[in-house]
Amino acid sequence: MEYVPDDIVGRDNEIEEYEAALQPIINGEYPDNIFIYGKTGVGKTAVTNFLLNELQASAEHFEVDLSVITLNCDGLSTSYQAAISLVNNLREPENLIAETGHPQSKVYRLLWDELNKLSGTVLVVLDEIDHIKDDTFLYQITRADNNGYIDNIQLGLIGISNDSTFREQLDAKVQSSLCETEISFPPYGTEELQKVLEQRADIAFHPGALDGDVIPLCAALGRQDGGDARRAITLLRKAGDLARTENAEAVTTTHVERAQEKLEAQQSMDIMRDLTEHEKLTLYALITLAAENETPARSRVIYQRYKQFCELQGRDPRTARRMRSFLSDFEILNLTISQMEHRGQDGGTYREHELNRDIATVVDALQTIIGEFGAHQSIVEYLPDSGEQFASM
Ligand SMILES: Nc1ncnc2c1ncn2[C@@H]1O[C@H](COP(=O)(O)OP(=O)(O)OP(=O)(O)O)[C@@H](O)[C@H]1O
Repeated sequence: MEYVPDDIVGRDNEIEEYEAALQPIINGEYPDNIFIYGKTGVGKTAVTNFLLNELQASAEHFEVDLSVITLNCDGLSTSYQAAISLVNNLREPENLIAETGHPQSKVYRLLWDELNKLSGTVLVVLDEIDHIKDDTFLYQITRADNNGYIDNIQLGLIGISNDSTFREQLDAKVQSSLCETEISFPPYGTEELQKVLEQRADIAFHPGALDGDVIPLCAALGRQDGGDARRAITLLRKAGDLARTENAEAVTTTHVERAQEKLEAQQSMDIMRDLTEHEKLTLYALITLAAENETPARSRVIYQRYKQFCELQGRDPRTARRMRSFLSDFEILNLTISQMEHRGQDGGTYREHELNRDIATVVDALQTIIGEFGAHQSIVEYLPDSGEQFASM
């Protein structure tokens, strides 16, 4: 559970739009459905929670009958699971239904029964809504009133997503009803990140514990990394952790720089572990060349090595062209650096690639594929425990 700030800084426009969209509830009118979207860490959930608290306080003040039900859809990949989860969210803990084994029609009947037990305005908040991979649930719930399944309540939906393609993939009818009001949350700028960090620092650090340049640097790096407040907060916290382990008097920009390096290393580790098998094999081919001091290497050379690895294991290699596209993706992901070289007289060009991470880190991330395909002699020294548990190629 993430900390919910009492006060939201740097999101004034979004808050204004959001408040306007929620206003009908306080007027006793039928709520609009609201769709909130923006990249990760831009305050969608924090602002929503903050405004829902405000809304509940206003509802109490103006004696408006309002229930808010929040469902995080992480882990709910089907409509069936989402519907059951919502039913259970509405039921008492001793009355929950099993997560499997019901006919679909029964699940929706139970859902309408539960919703009809409520009165006034019911707001269902679906965070990470894009995790639900089919439309049925959203179709059913956005049509429930028109179809006469609910009669006692005014039902409003808030969907929150960080997947920019989610909305386009929805059935046209679902899209138009879910997205009656859309509010986009852009990435944070440096100034806004600075405000978020200052607010966090007031809570997490003693006065004077941060050198003056620390927050501006975290904000600038956070901006470069996509304007994600979560990441900027993590960077500040990690810099603090480093300073603390060293018993340093204050957190300095050097701590921030080192924390940033660690975060980047962790991030590229996660990226490498998530690559597909043939992407991993391409990277594996490149590290063996790097270990032999043969990099920067031409795509052609990397392809030869990659093909050799595939053939040794009786796998069909991807085409050279496909493998080159892996290499360009690696560059975008910052795992490699590539450069265009010019061939002497004929004026042709070719690309050369080299690693942008140290060999040991990549070997560590690729351990599974190395275990499966065998250890090439060039990288044996980089394997843990001198590679005893790895078969050689
Ligand atoms: N404007 C803000 N003021 C204070 N804290 C903020 C602000 N925006 C974000 N944060 C903090 O940054 C972190 C990430 O924010 P939040 O969870 O709202 O992002 P999100 O857009 O919902 O991201 P995701 O799509 O990954 O769920 C949280 O710890 C939140 O408290």
